[in-house]
Amino acid sequence: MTVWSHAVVRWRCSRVTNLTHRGLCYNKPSKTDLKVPPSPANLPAGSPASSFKEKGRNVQWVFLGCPGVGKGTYAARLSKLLGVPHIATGDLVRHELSSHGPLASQLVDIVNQGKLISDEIIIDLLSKRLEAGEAKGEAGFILDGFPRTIHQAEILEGVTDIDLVINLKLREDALIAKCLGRRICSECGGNYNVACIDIKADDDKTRMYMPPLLPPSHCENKLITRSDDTEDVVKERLRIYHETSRPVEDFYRRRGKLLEFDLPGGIPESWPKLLQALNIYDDEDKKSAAA
Ligand SMILES: Nc1ncnc2c1ncn2[C@@H]1O[C@H](COP(=O)(O)OP(=O)(O)O)[C@@H](O)[C@H]1O
Repeated sequence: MTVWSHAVVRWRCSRVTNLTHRGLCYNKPSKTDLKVPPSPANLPAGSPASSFKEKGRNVQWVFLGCPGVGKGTYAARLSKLLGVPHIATGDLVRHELSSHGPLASQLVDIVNQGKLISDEIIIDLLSKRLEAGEAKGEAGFILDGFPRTIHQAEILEGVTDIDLVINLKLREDALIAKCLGRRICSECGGNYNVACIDIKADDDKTRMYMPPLLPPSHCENKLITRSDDTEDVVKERLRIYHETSRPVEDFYRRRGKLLEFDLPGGIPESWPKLLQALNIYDDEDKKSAAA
């Protein structure tokens, strides 16, 4: 069993014996447990991303943020740039639902109501995904949508080190508009957004402009909407986020690992600014800008 499944087993035992998992001792993976991949050359010393070089392993980052803020969009881009897997627990849940896995009937109503899946089930799904990745030689990760409760954050802290937690932030009216405009290609799984968000500046907020992220022509007539992207469910997910996941931000703030990032606009404006905040440069952007 890998360190993840050890953690899940121990956590299950603690649930049975009513021990808080704080009282549990976890086998923290020694650094030799983590594969030492070639580090990306474009990470200047001193950047949060370069911290892993000293630790001799790939980055282990977390993306936090409200529903629809764009965790998946930016985590996927950074995953490609840094050569680490992007692991989104929401995608693991949707895969369980679409593949009619053993848990699907138990999960479908929870997801459609915008509620959180139990810590135990989500840790199980994540543990299986990480074990599968380890078997394929994956090293490092960018977690998207996990942890989402203090329990989850403590379990994660008990089994491995998290180098950096990026907390994406966006004003709530823009979040709701983004969720309602979100579309997914039913064939390739591509994420798009048909909303054109243009919120004029008011006394304490600058103008927020996010153009639509439209699909290529071959996806146009295959777009679907997530069942949990209706206005009522989005508002419930936001309520749950503030109630249950906001404390996770404080959990990492207290540990000096939280990087808060307010999205200034759409991807073209936000991506370079996020890289700047991470002190990373993207060769591809330089080449495309120079072209
Ligand atoms: N870490 C988690 N803990 C509990 N439930 C989760 C977790 N991650 C995802 N889920 C479930 O999957 C659904 C979709 O997650 P996600 O795609 O991350 O949505 P969001 O856009 O709200 O962040 C959530 O509403 C929740 O039901």
